[in-house]
Amino acid sequence: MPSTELPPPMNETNKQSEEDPLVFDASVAQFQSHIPSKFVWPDHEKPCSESPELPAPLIDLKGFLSADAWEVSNATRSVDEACKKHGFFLIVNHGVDSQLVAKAHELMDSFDQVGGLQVFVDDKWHSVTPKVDAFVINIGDRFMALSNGTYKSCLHRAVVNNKTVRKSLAFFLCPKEERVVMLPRGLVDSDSPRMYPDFTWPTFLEFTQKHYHSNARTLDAFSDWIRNTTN
Ligand SMILES: O=C(O)CCC(=O)C(=O)O
Ligand SMILES: [Fe+2]
Repeated sequence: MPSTELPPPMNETNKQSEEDPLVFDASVAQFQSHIPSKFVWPDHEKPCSESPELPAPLIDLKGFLSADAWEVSNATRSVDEACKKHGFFLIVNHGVDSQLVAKAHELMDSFDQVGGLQVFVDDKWHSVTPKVDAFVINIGDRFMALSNGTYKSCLHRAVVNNKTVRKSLAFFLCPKEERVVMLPRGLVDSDSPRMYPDFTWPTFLEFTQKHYHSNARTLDAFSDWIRNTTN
């Protein structure tokens, strides 16, 4: 379960009704001249210039990829620690072909290292500053469910302004749609009861796109929703 307090509710949008489903439809939204209020952060949640830096470790995967036992255990421990705290870390020497990365940069019109990524940890927003050649990795809600809540999936957002263009490349690693996320049996015992039901990606997507405005307790709310809809 996320250890954080909830960020303040976003307007009244956390309580979506069937009559007013929270749907973001890009084909409609792109023609609107104003951003619908339900997508605007309330004033008290608006980004401030002074967000502390998130202590996300920079992990060098060179040794890990060389399969050196000591390096592997070092990198594994760093990833494990970061995932237990907030689920964010940066990796360098990740093995992705540097020419491929250069090509991706080239294909974005003007690609600079963009800041603006913020993560809600310990009741406040933190910044994650990009580093040259590093990928920022974060685990998501499915991984949090898969680890029975041991690894944290933290609420995050990209902060933009009306002066500078912000572009970023994001990649999502997902199992096949029909695959059910099932908790490994070894992770549940009398001290650590099961926290989330098994589920598939389309079900989670339906919840986050149509029924709920993501916040720090999305996974808990989703679990309640599944239990209520299946009972
Ligand atoms: O643009 C970024 O920095 C992060 C994007 C992201 O977290 C996402 O697309 O889920
Ligand atoms: Fe994300």
